[in-house]
Amino acid sequence: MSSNDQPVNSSEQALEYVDSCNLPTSWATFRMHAFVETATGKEHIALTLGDVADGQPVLARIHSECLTGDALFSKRCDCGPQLELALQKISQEGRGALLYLRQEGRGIGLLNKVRAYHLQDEGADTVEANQKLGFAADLRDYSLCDPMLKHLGIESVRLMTNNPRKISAMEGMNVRVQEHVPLIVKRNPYNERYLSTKATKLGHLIQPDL
Ligand SMILES: Nc1nc2c(ncn2[C@@H]2O[C@H](COP(=O)(O)OP(=O)(O)OP(=O)(O)O)[C@@H](O)[C@H]2O)c(=O)[nH]1
Ligand SMILES: [Zn+2]
Repeated sequence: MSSNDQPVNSSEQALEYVDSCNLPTSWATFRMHAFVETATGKEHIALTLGDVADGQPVLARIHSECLTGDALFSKRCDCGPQLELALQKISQEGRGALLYLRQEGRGIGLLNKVRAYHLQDEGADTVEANQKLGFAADLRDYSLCDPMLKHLGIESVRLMTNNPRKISAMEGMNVRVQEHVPLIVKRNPYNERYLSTKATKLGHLIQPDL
C-alpha cells in the first residue's frame, strides 16, 4: 500500500478518499481508487496504471458518466468508444490515469438525459433539448479533479479530450495541462448530429461533419 492509499478523513474536504483495489481489464490491470463527494454523497472513481506520482506528465482522461454509452452500448454518442480508446492508450503506454466523474448527462442526471433524448427524437439538437428542459448546455463542474489528482500525486497531465472547456477548467487548478491529446473515435449515423452540434455549438475540437 503506497502512502496515497491511506484513507483520508476530514470534514473540511470536498472529497474523501475511501479505498483502492485492483481492476483487471482486457488491456491491463488498473488500480481503482474510490472517492466520495462530501456534500452530495456522489461516488467517483479514478483508474491508474503505473507510477503516476513520479512528477512526469501523465496521460490522462477525465470522463463524465454516460450510462447509455459507457455501459449500454448506445450509438447516440461517442462516450463508450472514447472510454475504451482512452483505456487502450493508457495501457499501451503502461502508465496513465482515468477519472470517471459521476456527472451523467453533462450534469443533468440520467432521468433528464432520457427526457433530453426524447426531445432529440422529436428534432431538437443536444443543446436545444437541454435548454427546453430549463438547463444550460453543460452543467459539469470539474473542480473535484483537483483533489483527486492531488491525492494520486499527479502534477501535470497530457489530457485526452476534444473539449476546450475541459482544458480551460483544468488550467484553473493546481495540475498543469502539459499537452492536449485529441481523442477522436469513429462516427456512426446515430451520433453524427450529436458530434456536429458539439463542434458547432460547444466548440469541440472536432470536424463538424466528416
Ligand atoms: N445532456 C446531454 N448529455 C449528453 C448527451 N449525450 C451525451 N451526454 C453526456 O455528455 C457527457 C460526455 O462527457 P465526456 O465523455 O467527458 O466528453 P465531452 O465533454 O463531450 O468531451 P471529450 O473529452 O472531448 O469527450 C456525459 O456526461 C454524457 O452522459 C445528450 O444528448 N444530452
Ligand atoms: Zn454518451
